[in-house]
Amino acid sequence: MPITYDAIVIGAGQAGPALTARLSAAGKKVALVERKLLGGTCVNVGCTPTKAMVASAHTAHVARRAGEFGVIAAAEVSVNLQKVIERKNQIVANSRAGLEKWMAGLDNCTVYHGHAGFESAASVSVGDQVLEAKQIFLNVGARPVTSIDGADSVPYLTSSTILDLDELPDHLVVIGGSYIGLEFAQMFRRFGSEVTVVERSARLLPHEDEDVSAGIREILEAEGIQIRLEAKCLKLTGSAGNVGVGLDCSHGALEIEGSHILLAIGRKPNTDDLNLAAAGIVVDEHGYIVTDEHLRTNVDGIFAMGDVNGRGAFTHTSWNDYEIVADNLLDYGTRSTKDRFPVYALYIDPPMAHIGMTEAEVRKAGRAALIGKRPMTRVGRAVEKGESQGFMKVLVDAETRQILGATILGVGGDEAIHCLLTCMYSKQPIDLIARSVHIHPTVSELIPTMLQELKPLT
Ligand SMILES: Cc1cc2nc3c(=O)[nH]c(=O)nc-3n(C[C@H](O)[C@H](O)[C@H](O)COP(=O)(O)OP(=O)(O)OC[C@H]3O[C@@H](n4cnc5c(N)ncnc54)[C@H](O)[C@@H]3O)c2cc1C
Ligand SMILES: NC(=O)c1ccc[n+]([C@@H]2O[C@H](COP(=O)([O-])OP(=O)(O)OC[C@H]3O[C@@H](n4cnc5c(N)ncnc54)[C@H](O)[C@@H]3O)[C@@H](O)[C@H]2O)c1
Repeated sequence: MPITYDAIVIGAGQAGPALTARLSAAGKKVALVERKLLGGTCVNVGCTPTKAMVASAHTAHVARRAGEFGVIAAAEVSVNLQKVIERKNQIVANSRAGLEKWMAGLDNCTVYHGHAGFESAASVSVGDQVLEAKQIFLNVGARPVTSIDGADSVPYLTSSTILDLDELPDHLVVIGGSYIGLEFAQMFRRFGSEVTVVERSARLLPHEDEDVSAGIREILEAEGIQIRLEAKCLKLTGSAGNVGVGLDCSHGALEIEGSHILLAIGRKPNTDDLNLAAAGIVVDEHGYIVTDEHLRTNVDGIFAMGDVNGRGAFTHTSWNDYEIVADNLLDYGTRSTKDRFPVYALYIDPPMAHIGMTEAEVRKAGRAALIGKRPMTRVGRAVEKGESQGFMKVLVDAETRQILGATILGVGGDEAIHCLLTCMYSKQPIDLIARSVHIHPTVSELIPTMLQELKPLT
């Protein structure tokens, strides 16, 4: 006999638990189904563990530079990877425990631990139980892509398995020069590994502006990271402890040898094992569930939130998806994905934060625009901290004087960019920031100065 609920939430990532709590508070009987760990990617194998380990890597880097600041460090700096991982595990465990306690305390909510698959548009099976509901919310996330020549016989790491290494790689070969690859590349270089990044595009982070890619390359190469671009026809070779990567299509092509390989070549949605056909849910050519701007799928009563709908691959976009669904269903509001624009940060050190359009996108759109750019060497706070790599850049609509996009590659950029972000959301002209007094000495205080020196984008 099926067990009947008002709502079933599949996947306990960023959106699922929060929506479960809202539904429960609204008096609904809810089932939350999770096949692995509450908290999903971000809490267990994504943002939280990586940013905890980035903090360890930053500490090692600062300790190595101690002499530059007049501080005498007694011995050569080295990293105890096991301690780094223990610290990371503790932070992750605390975060997950908080979530588990929250879900366990909800009224009318049952948490099922198991894999859910559709039986029909109104029912799912979990093990040998069948649950039915008029509303079903999918928050099943994504997983690493591992399809590359040789991956069936050569050992490799993913963004999940690298988090639990018990010894430092002698030479880590990172395949993919984007968000995941670059954060791990710098982290392991700072832990003490030799690191090579292999990217098939002509530059790192191919979706960012060319000056951003170049700035990031400079930062990474200055720390001794080797970078190989335009690496086509990759093939993994070798065996555990002695792995290689063939780099181009011609016979006898160059190889890179290393002790470990990290595959960071993208992620794919967890939709292939949901039996979506039984519910008639439509996916696109990459397997992402197709939704409208209110996150409704083509099937009445079924919604998809987070990475699985292909409308963002970030914790904040998944959380915003939850807010949109809750607003429309429970508060009778009108929030939609149309209200948001791209915002994200890459957590190398210094970080790169971006909002809105890139310079290349503004140029392509043919908009009359103004541009402002300032190197971090002309940001007093960055110089005083001894962290003056990078730059800040803003694109402004020439007519409305509203911000079209901005990037800060530099110390504190992930925080400082939020004043530009708020100005964009409030659709205010940049004069609002340009004329407001900022606190000295901060990275943010140079944003008004940059805005006062805009030039036409030619
Ligand atoms: C290494 C790494 C670092 C990252 N760093 C950042 C960062 O700094 N900032 C940022 O914004 N984003 C970051 N991200 C991305 C971020 O983690 C995700 O965008 C975020 O977790 C949103 O995920 P989600 O809510 O869509 O689902 P997820 O968190 O992926 O959760 C989906 C859950 O569904 C479960 N599930 C799947 N299928 C089923 C099924 N059939 N039945 C039951 N359960 C199922 C899974 O087990 C999982 O727990 C990072 C990702 C990675 C991999
Ligand atoms: N700081 C953050 O917010 C953060 C951090 C990590 C991950 N994430 C999320 O995770 C998602 C996935 O990240 P990702 O870096 O794995 O994927 P990605 O899709 O951003 O980048 C994959 C990279 O691998 C390259 N590539 C693909 N196939 C290749 C091949 N065969 N050989 C060589 N290079 C190849 C691509 O050109 C690309 O540069 C991101 O889109 C992001 O949303 C976010």
